[in-house]
Amino acid sequence: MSTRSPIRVAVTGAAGTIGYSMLFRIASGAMLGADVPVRLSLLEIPQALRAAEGVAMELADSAFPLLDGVDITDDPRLAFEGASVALLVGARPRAAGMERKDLLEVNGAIFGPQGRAINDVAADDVRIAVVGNPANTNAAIARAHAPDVPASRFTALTRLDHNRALAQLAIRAGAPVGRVRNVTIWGNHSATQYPDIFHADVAGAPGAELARDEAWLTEQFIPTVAQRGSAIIEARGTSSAASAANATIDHVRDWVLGTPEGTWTSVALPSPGSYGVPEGLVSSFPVVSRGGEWELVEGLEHGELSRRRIAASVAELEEERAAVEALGLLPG
Ligand SMILES: NC(=O)c1ccc[n+]([C@@H]2O[C@H](COP(=O)([O-])OP(=O)(O)OC[C@H]3O[C@@H](n4cnc5c(N)ncnc54)[C@H](O)[C@@H]3O)[C@@H](O)[C@H]2O)c1
Ligand SMILES: O=C(O)C[C@H](O)C(=O)O
Repeated sequence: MSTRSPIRVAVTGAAGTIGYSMLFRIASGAMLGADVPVRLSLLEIPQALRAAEGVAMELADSAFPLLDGVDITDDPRLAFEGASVALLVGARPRAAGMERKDLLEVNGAIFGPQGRAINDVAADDVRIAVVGNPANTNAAIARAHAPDVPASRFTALTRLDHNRALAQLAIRAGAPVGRVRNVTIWGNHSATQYPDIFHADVAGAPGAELARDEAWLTEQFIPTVAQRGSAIIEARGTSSAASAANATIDHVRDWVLGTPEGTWTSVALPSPGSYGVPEGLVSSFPVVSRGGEWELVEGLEHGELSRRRIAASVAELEEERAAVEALGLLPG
């Protein structure tokens, strides 16, 4: 049995599909480490509290040695009290034919009050990962309501896109996915995202070499990665869940425990102004994690195609920011 104090992990939308795929792995130690006890705090809307109780019963029945306990509430201020990790999943998923930004108004309203509650009651070391769509802009909304929390603690998930890009490159190279590294997702978690292979290592070959086949790059690889969420909705009838839960666990694990040497990953975070992305816009970048902090990989050079695609996704993020301002979702 571990003698460490439990880490409090808050999960919103805990009775939803992603929540169900995620909680058992968090409780098993897959996210924070095999010797780190966790206390789970489940936030749900009142109508879903009974379902959350059912999930808590199953968590108990799993007899996880690292699980210190489970609390359930519909009050964000109770849910985030003392939380060191806050996974903001609870939001409506899109249906077929919708873009993620069609969810801005309905979901955006969730993230201001949650940001405020995190600001007021979470632990000093709180790390936030926003999964609910449109994830980048929801993270920006939450962050804007949490002036006392360092901006760098607010992130949005682009790890799922990153993992999708690794998988597609492995298929292309006929190599195991473990031999592909250093792709980057730039911009928004949306159809405009730019999965960049120019600096990747694909089973020992430079990604730039694969990119010479521009027809494959622009007509197959990029759209396959960027449209994968829609392809899954079309095939499953509902949006990705287990792979999203898995990516969230990868995101937090790397943030807390560090990225493997020589490898970077992709995270959407408030831009410090790097790579021409306006300061504060929550945009995806290449990052490594050291000592529990994300550090941007600086100095990557971009050709014309990359510059154009990053600019297009950043322009979409600016439009989303203008839309949430117009909806009154940012503090005055
Ligand atoms: N960023 C990504 O890579 C990624 C990947 C997959 C899905 N998503 C998004 O994640 C979100 C959740 O997806 P899902 O499949 O779990 O949906 P779901 O409908 O199965 O579950 C959502 C849950 O959130 C709860 N909820 C709604 N409003 C809430 C609030 N204010 N506070 C707490 N809980 C609330 C609902 O009651 C429900 O149980 C969606 O917005 C989806 O689009 C993002
Ligand atoms: O595509 C969606 O709406 C769900 C999620 O963002 C995904 O990328 O699978």
